[in-house]
Amino acid sequence: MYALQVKSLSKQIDGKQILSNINFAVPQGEILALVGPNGAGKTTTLKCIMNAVPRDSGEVIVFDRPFDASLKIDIAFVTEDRRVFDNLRLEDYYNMYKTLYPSWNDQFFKNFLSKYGFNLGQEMQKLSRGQKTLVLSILALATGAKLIIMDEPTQHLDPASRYELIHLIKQYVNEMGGTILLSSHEIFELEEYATSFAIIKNGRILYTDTIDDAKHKHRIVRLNENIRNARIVAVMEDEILLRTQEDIGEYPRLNQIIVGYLKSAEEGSIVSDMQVPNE
Ligand SMILES: Nc1ncnc2c1ncn2[C@@H]1O[C@H](COP(=O)(O)OP(=O)(O)OP(=O)(O)O)[C@@H](O)[C@H]1O
Repeated sequence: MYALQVKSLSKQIDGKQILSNINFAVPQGEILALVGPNGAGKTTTLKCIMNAVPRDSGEVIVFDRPFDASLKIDIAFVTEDRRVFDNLRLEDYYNMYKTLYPSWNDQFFKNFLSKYGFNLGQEMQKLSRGQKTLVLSILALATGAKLIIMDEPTQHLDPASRYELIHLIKQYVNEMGGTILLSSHEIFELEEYATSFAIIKNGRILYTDTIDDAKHKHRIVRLNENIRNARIVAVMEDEILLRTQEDIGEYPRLNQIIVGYLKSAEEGSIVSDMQVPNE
């Protein structure tokens, strides 16, 4: 079962096509990472899912139901701007979230406060950008919502906080059966915790899959290696990313797949069908 399905989502802003026919799905109990360069359309996609920005066309299906406001108690959203209300304290946020979300996990939240030395009297707007990111992410995880959407949750975090948040994200999925859609630029660390990914560039999805399946469908070979029955995705320095299940080369790492697809899009051929003849 899918927690979230995004179907044929398109969006124009000021006459410019920002998203074009976006399709991807997040299976329940998994973590899907939306990756892509600055301005690719990650934040706009997440906002369109939550209806924070109205979509021009397409569908958003959450737990088999078309998205509507009544589903908001099942979804927690950490926005990219980390905007907080002026003059509200952490306690006000705590009370607000606790009231809004029926599955609120009080123990989890209180543990976090004591571990990181936060107190409920702190004014949210006076927290640093990293602290806001951490607090808003923890508030989202404490909601117990079935689906959490996080825009760059590890951005601005120090290494220890980043490690801790990734641990808590994994715990939320593995132990509580939650589902997460997040956006990230951290393509080297995603393999640690994401299970699926979607690569977006210029408002288009270039490739989406589970990480395991994507690795099985691709190989990295050296420039001088023979290539058979394979489509070249991209040539990267002295390596080639191939789409093939032939027993050649090595399985790629996730970051190689991501860089390969972004590079191929840059060069104007999403996936080349060219076959390199055997030498
Ligand atoms: N309110 C807006 N008005 C005009 N253009 C916008 C608006 N919001 C987004 N855009 C444009 O839409 C495109 C996608 O932006 P978006 O913020 O979704 O990208 P992103 O992938 O999240 O980027 P980043 O990684 O830098 O956060 C950009 O070209 C951006 O300038």
